[in-house]
Amino acid sequence: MQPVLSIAGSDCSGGAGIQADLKTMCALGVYGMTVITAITAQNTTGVFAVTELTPEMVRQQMQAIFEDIPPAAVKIGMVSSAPIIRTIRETLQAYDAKNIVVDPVMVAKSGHFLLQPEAVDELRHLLAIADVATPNIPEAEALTGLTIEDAAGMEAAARQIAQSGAKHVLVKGGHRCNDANDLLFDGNQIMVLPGKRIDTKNTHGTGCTLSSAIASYLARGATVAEAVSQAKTYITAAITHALPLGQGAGPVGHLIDLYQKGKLTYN
Ligand SMILES: Nc1ncnc2c1ncn2[C@@H]1O[C@H](COP(=O)(O)OP(=O)(O)O)[C@@H](O)[C@H]1O
Ligand SMILES: Cc1ncc(COP(=O)(O)O)c(N)n1
Repeated sequence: MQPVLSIAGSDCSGGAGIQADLKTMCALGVYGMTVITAITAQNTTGVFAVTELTPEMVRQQMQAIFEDIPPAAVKIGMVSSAPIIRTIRETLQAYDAKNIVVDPVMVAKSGHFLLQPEAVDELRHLLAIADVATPNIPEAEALTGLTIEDAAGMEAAARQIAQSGAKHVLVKGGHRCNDANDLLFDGNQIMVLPGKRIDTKNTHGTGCTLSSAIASYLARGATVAEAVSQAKTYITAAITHALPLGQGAGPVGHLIDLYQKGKLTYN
């Protein structure tokens, strides 16, 4: 079983962050490990408090993992401050980490800022070592200064983010209202991952689930194009089976039983 690491924040309500990542990894048959960057008090209606861990504690968690069980892929999610982001980048580089997926989480679905505004520059440096970067439309706009209104805007942003060094850029279309097409740029070509918009308010954790699915498929040996396309299939099924839990945006479903019963396959 391939080990996969999630470096992210804890969502106590279980829909996003570390908790979504572990559920995804479990469903996709890889061995999940975690480095917690921050603890949030949140639920389906909002984020109420955030306490960061120290950069030193983040470094020590990473060291404990890389010295013992080097991950086949690493996914990075919420990393709220510049010193923590710098520590993560330096430690990933020191251990020559493979298959790095960076989800540049900035704002929760509920509107709460999860990234300090002064940390955006440091996040750009982290994106430079990513094998795959997965910004949503507002994040791609914040990273590039562009306004994205259509597929051409998504492509322009993907090209600009790739210039900073990310080998592949997936601009996610979940924030567009007509479809849910995502766009992958590999530094050379554009690939569209078609998606039909599913009419649901229960989309808490979509980005976390997608990026950890990409990392899981990479760890299982897929190419980036294969991993992104398999992860798109997974997130679409997870949104289709989203759970009407809580009073706000409920969490996506994780389909573990369907995989175990063989009703869904891993690729
Ligand atoms: N209502 C929806 N119907 C179908 N796919 C969706 C929907 N909302 C999001 N997605 C898909 O979920 C994935 C995560 O996208 P998005 O929600 O934009 O990310 P984030 O959680 O970072 O904001 C993408 O593949 C996107 O196309
Ligand atoms: C700890 C943590 N990480 C990431 C998200 C973003 O997820 P979403 O965009 O679905 O709110 C979140 N709400 N909490």
